[in-house]
Amino acid sequence: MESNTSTLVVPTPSTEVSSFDFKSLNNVPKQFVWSSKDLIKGSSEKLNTPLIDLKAIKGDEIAMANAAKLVREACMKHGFFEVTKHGVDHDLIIAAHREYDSIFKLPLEKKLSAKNKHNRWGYSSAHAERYSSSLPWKETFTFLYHYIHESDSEIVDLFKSFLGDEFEQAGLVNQRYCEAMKEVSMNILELLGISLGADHSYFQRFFEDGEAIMRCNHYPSCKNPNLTLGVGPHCDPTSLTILHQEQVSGLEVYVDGKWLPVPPRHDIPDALIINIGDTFKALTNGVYKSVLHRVVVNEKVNRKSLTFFLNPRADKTVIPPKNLFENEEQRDYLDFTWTQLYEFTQKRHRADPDTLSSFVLWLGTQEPPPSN
Ligand SMILES: C=C1C[C@]23C[C@H]1CC[C@H]2[C@]1(C)CCC[C@@](C)(C(=O)O)[C@H]1[C@@H]3C(=O)O
Ligand SMILES: O=C(O)CCC(=O)C(=O)O
Ligand SMILES: [Fe+2]
Repeated sequence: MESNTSTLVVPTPSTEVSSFDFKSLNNVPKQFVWSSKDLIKGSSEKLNTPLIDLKAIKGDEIAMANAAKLVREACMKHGFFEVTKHGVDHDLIIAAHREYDSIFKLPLEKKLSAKNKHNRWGYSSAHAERYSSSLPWKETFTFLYHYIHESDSEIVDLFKSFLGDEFEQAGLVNQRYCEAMKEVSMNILELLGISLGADHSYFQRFFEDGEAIMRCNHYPSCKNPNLTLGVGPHCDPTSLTILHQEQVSGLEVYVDGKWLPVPPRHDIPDALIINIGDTFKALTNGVYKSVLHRVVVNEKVNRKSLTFFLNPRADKTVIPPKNLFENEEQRDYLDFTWTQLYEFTQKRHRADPDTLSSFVLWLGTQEPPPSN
């Protein structure tokens, strides 16, 4: 997949390099150099994100209402807030990072073999199998987690098939981590429903049969960090992102013309960062923002983040709760499904600042599906 045009993209030409061994790189190859516009220096001012204590608001109507007010304010401005006392065990978070440390330490050849034939799940080195310029300075491990799943060993089986039986424990830890993320997401969806004046359970019901893209991002330290980015400027096309970052800065959000860091909370290392994505923006009929963010890298230390990208069931139509629009004329977006938007980002348009607007334009040119 190459540039962001609405023409069907062709796979990266075989002459291009399709992987990089970061620990052997003593400079920044040209494929990783981003435009000066994308590399504008971040501000020393930090993003002001409300921190919500999910345990304190559970079952307490007044505390829930106050938290909903803080969340509404943040989501109407930049779409980012943080949660603590979320119920995800500290040892599970530590174990997840430890398992990924062992995966990313593997020889590159072994890591590259850990992917399925569609190139979508498993390991990726800088997405070099998909793009040949503006490559992100990161390697990733990604898989799909179904909220409703027949087998409890789905994730374990994936890790064993991709990496071998010795990674059964990594699969178990990730299975438990995704189950914990699902619980957290249900509590956050209730809070978001209340913050939007919708039925408390609207979003919980909308996502109860959803799916999540679980990804660990590993951003190696970089000899010349001012030339490249761990992740380029983008809005998440997904619905809700639940992110745990190590105690290393890197995430920045674009607000009021400035790149504002969202640094790790050294006093609350288990804090989870929540951000609204494009699909949830459409689910709120544009009331909440899906905001541009990026990741900068540094010369000294590696950084990892665990990102859990929640999506509705792939074929479910994205429709806001009734209280957010009075008639069809007040709808900001055409009906669409997550499958349509996801495929758009994978086959036609590399997720960037303009994904949703480009998608809506493209959708308008497509034949409506036959009404069954
Ligand atoms: C649906 C998705 C596509 C990406 C992973 C999830 C949500 C975030 C998207 C992404 C991280 C946005 C920046 C560009 C991207 C290509 C990346 O750097 O990984 C995007 C992901 C992807 O297409 O794999
Ligand atoms: O690693 C981070 O802090 C953010 C990553 C991100 O924005 C993404 O993967 O979409
Ligand atoms: Fe993101």
